Amino acid sequence: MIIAVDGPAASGKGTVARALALHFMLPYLDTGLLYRATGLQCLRHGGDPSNEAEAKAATGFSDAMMDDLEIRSEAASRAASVVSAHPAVRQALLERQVDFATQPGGAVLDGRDIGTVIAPHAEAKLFVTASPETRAKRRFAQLVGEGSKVAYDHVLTDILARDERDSSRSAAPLKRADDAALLETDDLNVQQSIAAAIALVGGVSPR
Ligand SMILES: Nc1ncnc2c1ncn2[C@@H]1O[C@H](COP(=O)(O)OP(=O)(O)O)[C@@H](O)[C@H]1O
Ligand SMILES: Nc1ccn([C@@H]2O[C@H](COP(=O)(O)OP(=O)(O)O)[C@@H](O)[C@H]2O)c(=O)n1
Repeated sequence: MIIAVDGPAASGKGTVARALALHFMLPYLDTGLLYRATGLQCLRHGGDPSNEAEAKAATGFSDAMMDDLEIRSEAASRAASVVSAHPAVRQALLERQVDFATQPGGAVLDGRDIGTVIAPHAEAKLFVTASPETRAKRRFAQLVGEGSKVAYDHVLTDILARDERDSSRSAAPLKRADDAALLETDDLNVQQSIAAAIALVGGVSPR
C-alpha cells in the first residue's frame, strides 16, 4: 500500500506519516528533506536558490546532508521553498521519490505533491492541515526545544511566506488532491491526530 501525506509547513504531516509507517510497517520518506538538502547545499556553495541552474546543480548533494542538523534551520527552510519552485529541481528529485513510492510492498511519503504528482495512484491519501497560527506555534515550540533562538512573529511570517510560495508556484503546487482525505489538526493533539490518520487509512479499500 502507498500512503501519500501532504500538507503545509508544520501541519503535523511528518508526525502522522511516521506513525502511519510504524503502524502499517512500511518504509517512510520525508521528501521535504530532499528540497532542504538542495537548498542548504546551494547556500553552502555560495549559490543563489532563486537561480534555477545553481539550484539544480545543488540536487547532487550527498546523503550525509540529510542528517545535517542545519537542515531544519529557518535559512534551510526558506532556501528549500525557493529551490522547490524550479521545474528543473523538481524533475531532478522526481525519480528518487517515485522509486521509493513504488517499491514492492508499498511506502509512506510526506511532502507537498505526493498525492498529486509523485504517487497519484496511492491507495491512501491524506491532506493534513491547521491554521497558520497553530502551525507557527508548533514550529516555534519545536525550534525553541531544539535550542534555536527565534521569535514567534518571525516563524509565523516565514510560514505564511512559504505557504504563499508553495501554493502559487506553477510546478507541482501545494494542493489537496481531489481524492485526499482532509485531516484538520487544530483541535487535535499528537495522539488524536495519529489515531484519526490511522482510522482514515484503515478505512480505505484497496485499489
Ligand atoms: N496534532 C498536533 N498537536 C500538537 N503538536 C503537534 C501535532 N502534530 C505535530 N505536532 C508538533 O508540531 C511540530 C511540527 O510537526 P511535524 O510533524 O514536524 O510537521 P510537518 O512535517 O508538517 O512540518 C512537531 O514538534 C510536532 O511534535
Ligand atoms: N514534496 C515536497 C516537499 C517539500 N517541498 C518544499 O520543501 C520545503 C520544506 O519542506 P518540509 O516538508 O521539510 O517543510 P515543513 O513542512 O516540515 O516545514 C517546503 O516549503 C516546500 O517548498 C516541496 O516543494 N515538495
